[in-house]
Amino acid sequence: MKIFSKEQIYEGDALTAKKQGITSTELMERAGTQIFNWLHLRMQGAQVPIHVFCGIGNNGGDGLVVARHLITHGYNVKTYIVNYSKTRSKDFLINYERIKGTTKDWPILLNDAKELPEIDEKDIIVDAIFGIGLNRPIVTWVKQLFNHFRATKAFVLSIDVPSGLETDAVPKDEECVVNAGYTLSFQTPKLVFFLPETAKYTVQWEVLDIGIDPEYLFTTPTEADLIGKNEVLPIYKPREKYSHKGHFGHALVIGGSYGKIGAVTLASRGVLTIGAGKVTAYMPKCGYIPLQSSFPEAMVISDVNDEKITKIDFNITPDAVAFGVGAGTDAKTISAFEAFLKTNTKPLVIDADGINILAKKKALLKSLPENTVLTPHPKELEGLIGKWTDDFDKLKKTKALSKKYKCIVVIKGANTITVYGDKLYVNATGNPSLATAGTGDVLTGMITGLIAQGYDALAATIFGVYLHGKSADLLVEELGYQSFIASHVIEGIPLAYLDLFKQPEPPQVEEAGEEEN
Ligand SMILES: NC(=O)C1=CN([C@@H]2O[C@H](COP(=O)(O)OP(=O)(O)OC[C@H]3O[C@@H](n4cnc5c(N)ncnc54)[C@H](O)[C@@H]3O)[C@@H](O)[C@H]2O)[C@@H](O)CC1
Ligand SMILES: Nc1ncnc2c1ncn2[C@@H]1O[C@H](COP(=O)(O)OP(=O)(O)O)[C@@H](O)[C@H]1O
Ligand SMILES: [K+]
Repeated sequence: MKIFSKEQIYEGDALTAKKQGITSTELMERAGTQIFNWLHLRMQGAQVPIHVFCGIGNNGGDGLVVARHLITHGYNVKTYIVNYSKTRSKDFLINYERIKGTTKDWPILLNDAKELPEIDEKDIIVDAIFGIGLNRPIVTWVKQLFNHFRATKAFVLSIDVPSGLETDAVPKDEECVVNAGYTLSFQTPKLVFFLPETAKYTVQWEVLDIGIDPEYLFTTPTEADLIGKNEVLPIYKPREKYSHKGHFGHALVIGGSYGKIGAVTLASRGVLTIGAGKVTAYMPKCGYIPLQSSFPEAMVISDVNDEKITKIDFNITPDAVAFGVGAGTDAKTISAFEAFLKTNTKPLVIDADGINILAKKKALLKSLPENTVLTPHPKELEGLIGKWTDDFDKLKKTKALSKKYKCIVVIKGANTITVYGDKLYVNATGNPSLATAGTGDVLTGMITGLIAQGYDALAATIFGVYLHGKSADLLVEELGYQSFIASHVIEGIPLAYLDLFKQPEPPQVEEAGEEEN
């Protein structure tokens, strides 16, 4: 799913009105009606008090449409105008007149913090105060209104975005943003729903289709894409009947040091379980027996040294190489990696200490083959790009790194974002069960195993990150968040693959004449 910018949303709205021969007022009616339908379906006429807070722009206009439909359907509604500015949008005014023509309970004008209405914990707040048009700090009394919302503990349904949240900046003051329980966003999710510093403003979100021109949606390139099943299905390569292991590539995993042999084991298991034909682990001698006995499917080449990698020397021709998991940053390991980079021409995935080495010796970044995949967690990323001021600055700096060295950077976390040049691929799978040691090592193996099978590096990264998260999503239902460990990610890979082709279950329809009496 594409993630459009606010400029693109305005453009799409205007183009849609023009192409479909409708007014912006009609488009607002569609948008507000969608929100109403969503609420109506869930509330089925329940008389829970609903407080609809409307701003004075088009987000407020949407709120007025929702309030009008709620009133005409007999709901228990109070409508407020949050009068933070004297300016009013045209469609707000049209809908203001319409609601006044519908009910004797005209909207209540709120002008300052003395007028904060009483709201019970069991009531519902509809937040239509600011949408994507927010472009300057909000006045103090509106911040007090938002704090009032929080204090009531009532459920908040935000329209389009939680009010006060800009689409392209991290809020300077958390209290100036509404904390939404649910956000119904028009046509596209917003990038701020996925960044660690801004995702917290809405517990859940959903996109409502308001009929924006399909051609515009299809043909407009976006800075960011949300990666779910529909996006990865076209990447998947089916297997031919007469294929053999030679068709699925040979991956080499270089890493490990005394006490960190498990990292290489996990990555190597990731390589084969994602479907590569063969895997060889290159590790210090101390890893030979543990790996051979715990994972017999792998082949092992040992370093001359017992405890660390000192010389990367192998007589195989891998199709993809992973470097770094558990490797440490000993001077000899760094020299070995440096020497390896001078001659290596194979696709490369670098993780963990491999990234720490690059951070120490930035000159090495120039020796990476084009489209090398770097998979840093936030601390490792900081070593590469320096400190960032906020999540948007982090993305800017990561894009610069990706462009400068023509590499793919995977910013790991709750919503892993793969950065390639100026493009962002936001992963939709995964959950906090993955916050446990070794899951990153498995991911490294999965991406390397996909590249070895012939997926290009970007496709392998996007697909690998998706399957990694999906594995955890499927298994967490059985294992729970706390007891999930890195080996479980590997066990869930088959389920994640099978899930790609699962059809959604048809809705249960009660057959006529089978009612119980
Ligand atoms: N454009 C369209 O045709 C559609 C727009 N829709 C709604 O329109 C919203 C955007 O509407 P608007 O562009 O009117 O903007 P908003 O309703 O988000 O903002 C209201 C107005 O307040 C002003 N403003 C911004 N920050 C302020 C601040 N801190 N203090 C005081 N005033 C401030 C802005 O200049 C803007 O005109 C979307 O989020 C969506 O909810 C929907 O109705 C769908 C169709
Ligand atoms: N809260 C979370 N939600 C979703 N995914 C997470 C979460 N926390 C961590 N992860 C994922 O788990 C993996 C952790 O990788 P990393 O920090 O490198 O671990 P390790 O070095 O121990 O292998 C990454 O893929 C990351 O995206
Ligand atoms: K809003």
